[in-house]
Amino acid sequence: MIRFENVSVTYDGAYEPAVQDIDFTVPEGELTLLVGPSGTGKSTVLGAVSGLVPHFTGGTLRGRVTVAGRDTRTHKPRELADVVGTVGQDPLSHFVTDTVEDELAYGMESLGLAPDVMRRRVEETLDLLGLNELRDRPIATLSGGQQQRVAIGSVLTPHPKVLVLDEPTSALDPAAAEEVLAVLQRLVHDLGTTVLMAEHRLERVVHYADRVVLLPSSGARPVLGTPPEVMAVSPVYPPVVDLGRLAGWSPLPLTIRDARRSAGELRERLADIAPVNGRLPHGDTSPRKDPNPRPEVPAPRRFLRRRTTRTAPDTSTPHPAAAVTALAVHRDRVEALRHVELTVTPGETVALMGRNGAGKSTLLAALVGLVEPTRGSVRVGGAVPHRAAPRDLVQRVGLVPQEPRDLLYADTVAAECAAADRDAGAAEGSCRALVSELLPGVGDDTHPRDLSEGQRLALALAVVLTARPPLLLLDEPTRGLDYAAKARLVSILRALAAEGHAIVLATHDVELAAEIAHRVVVLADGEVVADGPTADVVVASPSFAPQVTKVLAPQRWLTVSQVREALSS
Ligand SMILES: Nc1ncnc2c1ncn2[C@@H]1O[C@H](COP(=O)(O)OP(=O)(O)OP(=O)(O)O)[C@@H](O)[C@H]1O
Ligand SMILES: Nc1ncnc2c1ncn2[C@@H]1O[C@H](COP(=O)(O)OP(=O)(O)OP(=O)(O)O)[C@@H](O)[C@H]1O
Repeated sequence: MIRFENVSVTYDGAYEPAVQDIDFTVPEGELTLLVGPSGTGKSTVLGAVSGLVPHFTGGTLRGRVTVAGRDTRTHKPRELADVVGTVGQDPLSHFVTDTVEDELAYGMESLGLAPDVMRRRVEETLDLLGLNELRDRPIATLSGGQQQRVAIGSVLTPHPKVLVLDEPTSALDPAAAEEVLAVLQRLVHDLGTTVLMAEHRLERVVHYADRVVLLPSSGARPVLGTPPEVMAVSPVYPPVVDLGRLAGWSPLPLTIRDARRSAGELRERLADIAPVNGRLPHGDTSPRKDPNPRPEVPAPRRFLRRRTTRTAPDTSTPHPAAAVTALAVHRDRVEALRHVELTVTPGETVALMGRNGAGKSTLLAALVGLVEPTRGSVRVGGAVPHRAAPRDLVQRVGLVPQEPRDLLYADTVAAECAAADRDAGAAEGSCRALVSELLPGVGDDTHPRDLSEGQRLALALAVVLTARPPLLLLDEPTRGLDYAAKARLVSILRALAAEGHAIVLATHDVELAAEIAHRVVVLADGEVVADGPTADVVVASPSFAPQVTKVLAPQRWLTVSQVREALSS
């Protein structure tokens, strides 16, 4: 259905091709996963299928890409629209209409489908993706995950034969991601739809794939195979594979179920050194052995125990890094937050979790003064963010927004970094060094617009980290980042926390939360419904438990690095 014949793409002004020697076929009715480190050309390959590369991006495509027999170099994206549906990494830039319902209908209207067919499919898709309540909402007022669901819905309604999806679950909460992937699998199995999908969070997707195409490094020839074949050699792999490699399991497990079948012996080895209840991730000094483990509390009770399990504030400092009291925020007619209480102390890392639209970004926006409380109060280092002068506020708090583009203004990476150094009063080269530390290979002269998703996020993170604000806010800080870059980000954030910076991150990445957060706060419908040490909150939740926790339950391990450390000590 999709065929790449010896394809290379060189962007204008680039010295090297972004991808080369791409030669593979995606058969009809299969789900093929495209994986590889950040910036190795996954979006470029996807763009070549939908025709966006090179028609919209510029650059030179050599070789041949055909979709359902049509050459994408001689057919413009418009002429492929009846066959290919595309969801890009930035849905907002692709929306054409203003409201959810109109957007779902737009693709069908362009293809001239009958009104009754359009009506039926819009209703079906609203149900399928849980969008019914949002049907009349202006798209611009939706949360990031709600927008991503609309973007996916809008390409499903015309029933294309081929779906090309670039990180389609990156903004989705874990349950929504599973729902969307189940829908895609049904289309593949029942309708013979062909899906080519790039994704970094392999723990979510790898077991859905029929085949995997790995781009191991920039310009390298792709490696093709079944998921187990490719995972055995891939530089990017999910925690369950990491655990399997560590324990020497063969065949390597791809699912929790497979891993649990092999995990008996590992559980025995770990039994004597099982982490204590509520043990903090990496860097914690709490004792390893717990001679009297606390009896397991049934999940619902533990969930409600939030007020008693909270970390005690650091009373040695005059102000907490952030203090939120009885906060309510209304956005248009939506009550985005209500009765929110939150105190963050210096040196603490808090993960905000919760389903799409729960209010996480709104809470971060309130902490940085972008939205005003309707009721209640917000203090950051003693200041009231929405009333503070910008110059004063940047000394106290920095936000990496969900869309890193919103933070980047300059024409080149070098200029962006120079401005960040100047604004922060940091030594020349500080920001640039952080970019390279997070993600090697980002060119100085590249326009931020032309960076890959992960590269752009690395730049935005570096810009904010350069200022080293006492309170650091990160909204979904791992979109587009490969596992190695994520691990480097974790080290940087841990070092900042150890120096007393407070960090609040809104994330759906349960693996990241398990790795770094001292505390998890779960929001639902604008309210805090759980607040406690990471292990207590995530172990209790089937949605937020990381893979290692699920594999090694009832022991309370969170990450592969914890297990590795325990085995080597
Ligand atoms: N329009 C463009 N103009 C110039 N260079 C580009 C353009 N788009 C991408 N690139 C470069 O091509 C390389 C591959 O980018 P691409 O977005 O395909 O990577 P990716 O594997 O999808 O990355 P990520 O995992 O971060 O999304 C990167 O070095 C990027 O800077
Ligand atoms: N500008 C706005 N106008 C009206 N409603 C808004 C606006 N921005 C967000 N909302 C609504 O407020 C609620 C909370 O949105 P928010 O972006 O804080 O959620 P979130 O937890 O960050 O979601 P996600 O995980 O999808 O990013 C949602 O119902 C959203 O639709």
